[in-house]
Amino acid sequence: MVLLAVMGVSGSGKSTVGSHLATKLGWKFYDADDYHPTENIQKMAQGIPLNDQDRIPWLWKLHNILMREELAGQSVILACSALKKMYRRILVSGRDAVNSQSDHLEEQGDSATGKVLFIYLDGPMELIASRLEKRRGHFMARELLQSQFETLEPPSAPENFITATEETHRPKLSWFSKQNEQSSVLFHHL
Ligand SMILES: Nc1ncnc2c1ncn2[C@@H]1O[C@H](COP(=O)(O)OP(=O)(O)O)[C@@H](O)[C@H]1O
Ligand SMILES: O=C(O)[C@H](O)[C@@H](O)[C@H](O)[C@H](O)COP(=O)(O)O
Repeated sequence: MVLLAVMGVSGSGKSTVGSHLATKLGWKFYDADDYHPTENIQKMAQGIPLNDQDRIPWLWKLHNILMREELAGQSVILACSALKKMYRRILVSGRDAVNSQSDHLEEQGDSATGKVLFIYLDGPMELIASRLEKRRGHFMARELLQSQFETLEPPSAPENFITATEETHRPKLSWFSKQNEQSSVLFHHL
């Protein structure tokens, strides 16, 4: 059973890569965009970046979904921006991530952080902007890309993550947090 979160800025390819992987692996797929309250969607559509207050309840909801699937023994892929380290902590640990001292969870080591494997879709702003230019019928205002990059805290050790770097249109996996069976399977499909 694997809990996987495909993360990155708007337009980095989370929905595309996440749903592709889920189909290939036969796992359940969730798109975090579908769980934003209307107020968040309206803000983003107006070109107003979300703040922590907007995102935290949304991340709690997503954490609950991941935990429900974990209990059911179901492998899942979640496409979710998860831009800040704190947001990723919430996905992994729910309310504990907000309530406890920020360093406390890290001291707990892998038991908490290892629950969810993040695939970070990294790519240059120009490439992502050019894709958003072409994307139609999506609520996200394109001018928010700048603030998405400003908010982004790329994952770093001891977080449990893989980076897929897009220098070209072909994703390249550049770093494995854990060289194990799961990452080999993912590498094969990306
Ligand atoms: N690897 C890729 N190569 C080319 N285009 C891509 C790639 N990944 C995504 N796209 C296109 O870029 C746009 C944004 O992708 P999307 O999956 O919606 O990103 P996100 O979910 O991160 O916002 C879509 O129009 C999608 O078709
Ligand atoms: O945290 C956020 O600011 C949002 O979640 C944002 O990062 C996300 O990307 C939007 O939901 C837009 O949807 P797309 O990612 O599909 O553009």
